[in-house]
Amino acid sequence: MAKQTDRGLENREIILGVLTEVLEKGSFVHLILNQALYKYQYLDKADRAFITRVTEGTLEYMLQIDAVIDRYSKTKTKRMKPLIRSILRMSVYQLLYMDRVPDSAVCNEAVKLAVKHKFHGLKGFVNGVLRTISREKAQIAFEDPALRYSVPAWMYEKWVQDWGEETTEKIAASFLKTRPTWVRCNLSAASREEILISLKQEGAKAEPLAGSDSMIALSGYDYLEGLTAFCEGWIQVQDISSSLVGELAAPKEGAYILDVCAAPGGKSLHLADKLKGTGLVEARDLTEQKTALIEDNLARCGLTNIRARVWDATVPDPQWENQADIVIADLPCSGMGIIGRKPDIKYRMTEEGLKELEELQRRILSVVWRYVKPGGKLIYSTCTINRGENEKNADWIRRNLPFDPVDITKLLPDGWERESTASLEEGQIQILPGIGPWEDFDGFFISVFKRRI
Ligand SMILES: C[S@@+](CC[C@H](N)C(=O)[O-])C[C@H]1O[C@@H](n2cnc3c(N)ncnc32)[C@H](O)[C@@H]1O
Repeated sequence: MAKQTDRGLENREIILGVLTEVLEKGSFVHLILNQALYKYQYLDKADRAFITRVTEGTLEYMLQIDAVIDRYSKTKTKRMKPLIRSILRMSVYQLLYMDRVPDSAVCNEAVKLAVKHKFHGLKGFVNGVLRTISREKAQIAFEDPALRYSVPAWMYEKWVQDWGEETTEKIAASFLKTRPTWVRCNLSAASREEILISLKQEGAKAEPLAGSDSMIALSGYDYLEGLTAFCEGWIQVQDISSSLVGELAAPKEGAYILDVCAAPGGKSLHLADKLKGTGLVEARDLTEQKTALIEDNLARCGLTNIRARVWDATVPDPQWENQADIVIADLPCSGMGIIGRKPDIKYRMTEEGLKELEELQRRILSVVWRYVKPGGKLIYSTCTINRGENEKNADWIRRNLPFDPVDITKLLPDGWERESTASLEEGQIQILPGIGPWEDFDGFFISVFKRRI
């Protein structure tokens, strides 16, 4: 019994450490959480799942959680000591959203954490706020949809302007749902059937996606590095939406492909796999640190027709002019389509940031189009649902560069064409999470162009 209680505190200490890094020091949650899970490999699967859920859940619901704390605490969250604020946030998440942890245990562990970090004087405060919320929680409701789905007000308003109220509510709700991890099979390394067998033998739940030859929904595993299929490079984590770039690029064997913003390499690896050892993919990114992520994936997957290179995409490279059969411009973006996986995006992005990204994308596009050879393809994509980036910049390409849109209607799985808000004949698809066939997918935008001869 004593041992269990100790572990409860240890788990919460790890969560507190991750939240402090993310919320007070600006680190990315997926990186810090992965590092922590790697470091604490010796913990039980259940403990690790608890750490993941509470960390992610606290970030997913943080705006709502803060509103609840502010309702019941005299000291508002903005004025609290950062550590106490994090303890309260992660504890309120457990009180409101995790039935399996008794409220009294949540309150006790929070008090112990505060004491452990030498905040003896705030023991009563932490206990009082949490016990009040535990008592009052059945009464708590949110009229304001932005708060109900824990989205910053300006962002929610922007989505309403872009997509209308009903669709926005579906998008916002879908970001709070648990989704499987989608992985793409490297078919040059193993068949999907072999990979499914390996995953299931190691206890993971693996469901092939109907209508695709390479995608699998993966869940119920402890950590990726513990799976043979991952270590051997047979699978690559990639959302279905993102894998659609490779499908729409449809490279012919022997093609020369330049991916100008490639890290960590999801699309480049997919394209190299499709080339079946022929041709070449050059996968570029801005810094050594970023290309190192691509190199890691290359080493694991063992593909030989791909190389990584540091290059700033805003700087012209005369050597590649008119050389590429396909240029992939999967550009830095506001990331508002992947909030379901990276909830901290909600707190980082600003309205000014959106404008800067729209402009950066145009700056990159105005350089990289020259690498496409006449008759070749330019694919501009983002993992966002912001019309100001996506459709506006695709229209900018059409009006300013020597490219024509490629009709992608026939290239999509059945049913997808009904849901796209962008025009498929104009070479564009906007995937909205939570809508129609895209229930479990990331939000994504892809536009396909062909260079005039
Ligand atoms: C959306 S991510 C790319 C994801 C990648 N295509 C994949 O599928 O794994 C955008 C990338 O652009 C890179 N980036 C940002 N500014 C850049 C620049 N000026 N030149 C090259 N890469 C840049 C970022 O480092 C980031 O890795």
